[in-house]
Amino acid sequence: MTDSMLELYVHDGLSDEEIDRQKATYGPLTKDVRELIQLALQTRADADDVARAREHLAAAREILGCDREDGPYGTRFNDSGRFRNWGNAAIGLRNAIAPIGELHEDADGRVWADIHLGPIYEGPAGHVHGGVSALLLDQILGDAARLSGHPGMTGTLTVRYRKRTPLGAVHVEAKLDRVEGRKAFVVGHVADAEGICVEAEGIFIAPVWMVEQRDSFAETPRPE
Ligand SMILES: CCCCCCCC(=O)SCCNC(=O)CCNC(=O)[C@H](O)C(C)(C)COP(=O)(O)OP(=O)(O)OC[C@H]1O[C@@H](n2cnc3c(N)ncnc32)[C@H](O)[C@@H]1OP(=O)(O)O
Repeated sequence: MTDSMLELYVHDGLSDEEIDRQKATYGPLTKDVRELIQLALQTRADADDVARAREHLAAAREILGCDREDGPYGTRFNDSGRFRNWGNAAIGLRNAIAPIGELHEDADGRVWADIHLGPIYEGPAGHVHGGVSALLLDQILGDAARLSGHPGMTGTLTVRYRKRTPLGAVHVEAKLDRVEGRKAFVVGHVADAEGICVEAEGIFIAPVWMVEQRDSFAETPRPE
């Protein structure tokens, strides 16, 4: 593992109660900020009202910024094996731009999520940005590899956009296809109510350091 990844893979010794307390404190903040992001796009407030709202936002920034961490969140875990990737751009609990909420895993290894992609994820007019679909697929395919006991870094992600993906409700799912040495091949797709919009194959490669720790990674529960 590169030093920078090792430094951000931290046993922070938090109790389960403290983790729950942090979830209860920061989860709603993330939700508020997510709504603000959409409001910044959609508000019709006039200049005076925008100026007034910005004063409140400045006050909030001052309160939130007076005691803060620097840099990325990384991966944190505790003695009971609860892992937190709360900064993750696709699924992080404290990341207001992360579109994935709850992740599900079926007994047959299929990993899936139902997601609402609002207007802040727009690419072509009224439709999901292709990079956002790739983000969702990278995460879900990676989770399918990890939850099947073959965690790895994305080596290659091949994405085929079969039809446009409308903004709104989408379903994303993935499943391990096969394993060859340190490489896990995973397939998946993004679908709307009419069917598959984007399909993908990912090759997730376990670096040597990850293979050496495979047992502990394989037991990793889904990120909170
Ligand atoms: C726990 C973490 C979960 C994260 C999930 C979220 C998804 C992400 O965003 S991950 C971030 C994006 N990905 C990255 O930044 C990865 C950057 N790349 C790397 O770290 C390395 O190139 C890595 C780990 C992919 C491969 O490195 P390394 O282990 O040295 O590979 P190497 O020994 O050269 O090759 C091993 C095998 O993989 C193959 N291979 C190497 N690179 C690739 C690749 N990019 N694509 C496909 N196959 C590859 C080789 O041909 C070789 O195959 P074989 O065993 O059949 O000969």
